[in-house]
Amino acid sequence: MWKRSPSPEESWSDAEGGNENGEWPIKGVVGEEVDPDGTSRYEVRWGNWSRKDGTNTTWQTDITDRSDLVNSWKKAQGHKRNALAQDSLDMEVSWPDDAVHKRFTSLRAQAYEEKKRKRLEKPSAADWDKEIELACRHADEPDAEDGNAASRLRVRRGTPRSTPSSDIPRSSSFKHTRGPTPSNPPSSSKRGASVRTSSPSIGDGAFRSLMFKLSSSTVESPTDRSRGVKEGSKNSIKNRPVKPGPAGNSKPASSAVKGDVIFVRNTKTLRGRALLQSNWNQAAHDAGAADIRISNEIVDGDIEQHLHKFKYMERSYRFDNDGLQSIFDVDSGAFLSCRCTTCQRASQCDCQTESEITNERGHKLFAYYGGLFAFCIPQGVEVIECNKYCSCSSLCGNRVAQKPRDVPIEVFKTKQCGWGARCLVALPKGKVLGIYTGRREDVDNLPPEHIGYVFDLDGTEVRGQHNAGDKFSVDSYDCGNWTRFVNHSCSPSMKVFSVVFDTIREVHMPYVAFVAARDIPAGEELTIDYEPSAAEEMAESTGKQKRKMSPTALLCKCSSKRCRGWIKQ
Ligand SMILES: C[S@@+](CC[C@H](N)C(=O)[O-])C[C@H]1O[C@@H](n2cnc3c(N)ncnc32)[C@H](O)[C@@H]1O
Repeated sequence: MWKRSPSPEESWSDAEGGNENGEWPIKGVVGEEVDPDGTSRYEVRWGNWSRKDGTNTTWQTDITDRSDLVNSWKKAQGHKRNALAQDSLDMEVSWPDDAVHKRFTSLRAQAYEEKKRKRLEKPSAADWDKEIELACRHADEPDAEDGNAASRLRVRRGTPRSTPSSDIPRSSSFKHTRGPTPSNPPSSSKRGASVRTSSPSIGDGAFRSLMFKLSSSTVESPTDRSRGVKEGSKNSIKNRPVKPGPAGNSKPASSAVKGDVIFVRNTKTLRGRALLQSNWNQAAHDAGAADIRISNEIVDGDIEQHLHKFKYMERSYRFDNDGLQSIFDVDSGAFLSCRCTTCQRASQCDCQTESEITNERGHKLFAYYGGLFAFCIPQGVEVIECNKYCSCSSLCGNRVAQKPRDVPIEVFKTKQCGWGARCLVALPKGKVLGIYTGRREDVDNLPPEHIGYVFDLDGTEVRGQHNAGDKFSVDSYDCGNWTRFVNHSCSPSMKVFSVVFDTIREVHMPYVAFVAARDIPAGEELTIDYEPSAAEEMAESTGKQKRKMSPTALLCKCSSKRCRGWIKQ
């Protein structure tokens, strides 16, 4: 039985969406239909139109949320164009807000519970500890570029074959092949690959030639891998039937067959910093990202013991709590997805229907222009990028932070602040450089040494103080990427913003993205302000009020002219 929605509370003009001016030129009516099993279905009827053949038609759609409503409205508009006459224009319109949203939320909650239950039944994979053990084996030894010859073999097949994988000798790094990590869906790694070819500006040509001069000779680049180039050799071995042998032995193994492309890396045994760099590079390349380098020009010991245990994760998170992981994995139905071919204008992209950020003329604002962050979104407001359910391609202007890093980064030893990070090429203002990764968790009860490495989710670093709303944070003390080495400066070169692309906003687990706040010359240290609110307070203060120093404050060594003297710790 279809019931017209009782007591209209909200009119279309208040609802989000509609045309560019926020208007709803075709009016509709929302009603409720109760199925025989007692469940409610919501439906919108957009009015009746007379067809050319004299018959009448009604455009009506089931709705579960506002995105359905917007899509339905668009279809109704097309319907109107194809009809001769239209009546029922004066129908009262309402949105049974609470009811629809309650139903939507409860369905989603049910799905989460189900997923959580399933995950908790499975044992969690803790096998990367074995890798730590391997990496630590040489941790105390000095860097050694020579030693026993060891070979790494990588076999890539054109078509899947049934050869048992145990036939092929593998080092521990084979666990991290180019497949997606659990939190990176397969589509995202695919997207990454196509993005690479499509954004030559900074990422590919110029930078790659530079990188090969800078990189350790043991690093295999994704470009070379895809070309089938053997490291250290000028000859391509693509499609040449080379048979692999066990590590450290040039004798061919029996499992390789004609047509296999085999990459033989006759590298020397790596130790210390070189080993760490090689492992990090492997992880970065596997995520489709550019090189990562580690350098220490300050002779002050080399790599600290705990860094050898650091797991480099360019774009993925670690979830120790399976419940949290299941919250992050949102069901497809909960995503707002667009039907654009390229999302050039926020006002036309369905993903932006929830955006409340408008300019003085009331037009919705877009976070990015020309692939760069436009700094028009207020601090703390999340950017919603297109997601895997959107119809637009990887070239879409609303896919920026989700693309793999295409500039080389060096983690280097600073004079004053331990390790820091810098980019080896010049960066334009607005260049998005990466996302803060690590362990997603509830920050309570963290060991004290972790505190300096925790970001809360509104993009403000947590330094020993947690608000009730900061439930989930990212801790990068023992896993994460280069952003974990970014030091504080009172005149920072980067800013952070929150961005969502592989989950929904309601989950409250956005990524924290790092963006160049101004043009940055190659080699300048990349820094952020750990406490941007203090900078704002300082700018607003008359100079008479003294900033109250936190008891756990850390002496700031940023050497900026505008240094505030200390950082909250
Ligand atoms: C996110 S970590 C940055 C990486 C760190 N330098 C390292 O070697 O691991 C934050 C820590 O770096 C140090 N640090 C960062 N910026 C600093 C600054 N401007 N002055 C003093 N210490 C700083 C502090 O010890 C802080 O807790």
